[in-house]
Amino acid sequence: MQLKVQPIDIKVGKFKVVLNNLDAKELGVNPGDRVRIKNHTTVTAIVDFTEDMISPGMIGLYHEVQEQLHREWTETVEVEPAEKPKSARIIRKVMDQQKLTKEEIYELVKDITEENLTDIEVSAFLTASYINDMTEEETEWLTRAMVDSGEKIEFDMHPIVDKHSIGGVPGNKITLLIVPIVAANGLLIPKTSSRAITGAGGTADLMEVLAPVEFTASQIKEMTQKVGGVIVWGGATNIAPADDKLIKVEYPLSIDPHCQLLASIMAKKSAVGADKVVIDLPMGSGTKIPDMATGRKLARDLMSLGERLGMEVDCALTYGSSPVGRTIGPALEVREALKVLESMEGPNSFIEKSVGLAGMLLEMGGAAARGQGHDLALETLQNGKALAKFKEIIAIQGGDPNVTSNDIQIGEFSAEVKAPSNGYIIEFRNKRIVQIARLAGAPNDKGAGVYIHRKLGESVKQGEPVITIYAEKEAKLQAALKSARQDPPLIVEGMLIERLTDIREV
Ligand SMILES: O=P(O)(O)OC[C@H]1O[C@H](OP(=O)(O)O)[C@H](O)[C@@H]1O
Ligand SMILES: Nc1ccnc(=O)[nH]1
Repeated sequence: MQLKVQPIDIKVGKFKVVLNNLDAKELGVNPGDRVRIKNHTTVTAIVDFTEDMISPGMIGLYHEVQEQLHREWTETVEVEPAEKPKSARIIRKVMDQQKLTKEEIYELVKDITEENLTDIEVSAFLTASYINDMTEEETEWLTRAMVDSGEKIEFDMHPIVDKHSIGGVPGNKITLLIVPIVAANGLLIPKTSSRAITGAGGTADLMEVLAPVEFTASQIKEMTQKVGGVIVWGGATNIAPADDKLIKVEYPLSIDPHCQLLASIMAKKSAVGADKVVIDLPMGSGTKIPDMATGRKLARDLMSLGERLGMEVDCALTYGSSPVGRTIGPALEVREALKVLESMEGPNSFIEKSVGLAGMLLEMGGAAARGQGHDLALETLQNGKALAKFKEIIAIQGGDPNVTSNDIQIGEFSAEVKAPSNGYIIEFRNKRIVQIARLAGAPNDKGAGVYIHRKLGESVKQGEPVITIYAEKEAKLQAALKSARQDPPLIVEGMLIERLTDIREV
């Protein structure tokens, strides 16, 4: 079918076109199907329908397709139905619990990387692999396919050390302390992080409060060689490019399938050439690891995958039943981290966890003797060397190295949630606190989040604040506050959890 081109100057991140319902019917395609668009070059694109945006006889070409065709809008193109990519069938195999071959996994990762799949198809893949986990072998191929589909960094100096958290505990801002501590002791740590996946602020979201986080692989290499470390967003690089495309679909689903978590983390570590890696596995109710047995199994999987990829991996099972420190949300977390770097002022849970993991890396990288890592890490924080190094990192990434904790802008709208009775905090719900922070606008609104006045086991008096919610927009604050009141993120001993009076609301 010949159709007249109507350019739509919007970038949608995929090869996509819009057809009028009538033409689509005649071509026999449905939304999400593919069409081949022929001109001097041929492009296969995902179809969308419209009744009125595009007239019959026309085809709307989004920016990516136009670029690929290099044509003027007045020209016509030949449009014909096309097969779905092979990966659609491969995803079906994952749903049917069939094992994938290495070639199939490489094909799938290629289609994810090249944006040949619809979000529905990617979401089906993630949901299916969440339910039917991949085997160890498949997970290794998934990881290797992710590494091979992007750029790799090769440093001349070794060892390269690295750190990653599997996420799942709110407020886990420890990377902001660990990277400068480790780099201040002469080790190279090219840290790539993702944005929030199941949380309200990933490390990339946090670092962005202080400096740009989008760099190429060669810039990461150069900056790391100059100052010893960086904290950048993995999704902006061409390192393991499929990773961020998967994370974008995981985020709204708030899921992180086991095989994907392994591949996502280990592909990023392998691609930056890491030799020695520490992985933080927060464990406890409301995290990604409900119990010790699951934690040990995941640790084994991470270590074994590391071994096959040529990396030494140590795992730290850490306490995750309640948040790390007292803040959740980018700006609040950055302020808390800067205060510790500036004056050691801050919650012990946060300092101890950071120092413990940094110590492991210092030992693995040979900067500290066995058993001495913790003390060296603590000393590096106390003597200001970590702060000085962090300023160098901020500066090299293009931020203001003179920034202090007092300069960090927190959302101007805030509200306290108060204790309804006297008592101890007997339950802390990680998932609720994340939902509230997200309703308040985090992680996209950097100033949004939650400050926790009372943590698990701490006592509170009736009327005292238990949390303060911060937001950049009044409406978001109200939405978060309403949610916090209806279903509290923490329970005070003896408190009435919910009063039920209307049978229709139960
Ligand atoms: O949103 P959830 O799933 O909690 O966790 C995701 C976070 O965990 C990892 O942290 P880091 O980069 O090792 O500090 C990721 O990079 C990301 O920042
Ligand atoms: N799936 C993931 C969990 C944590 N960090 C990542 O980068 N990826």
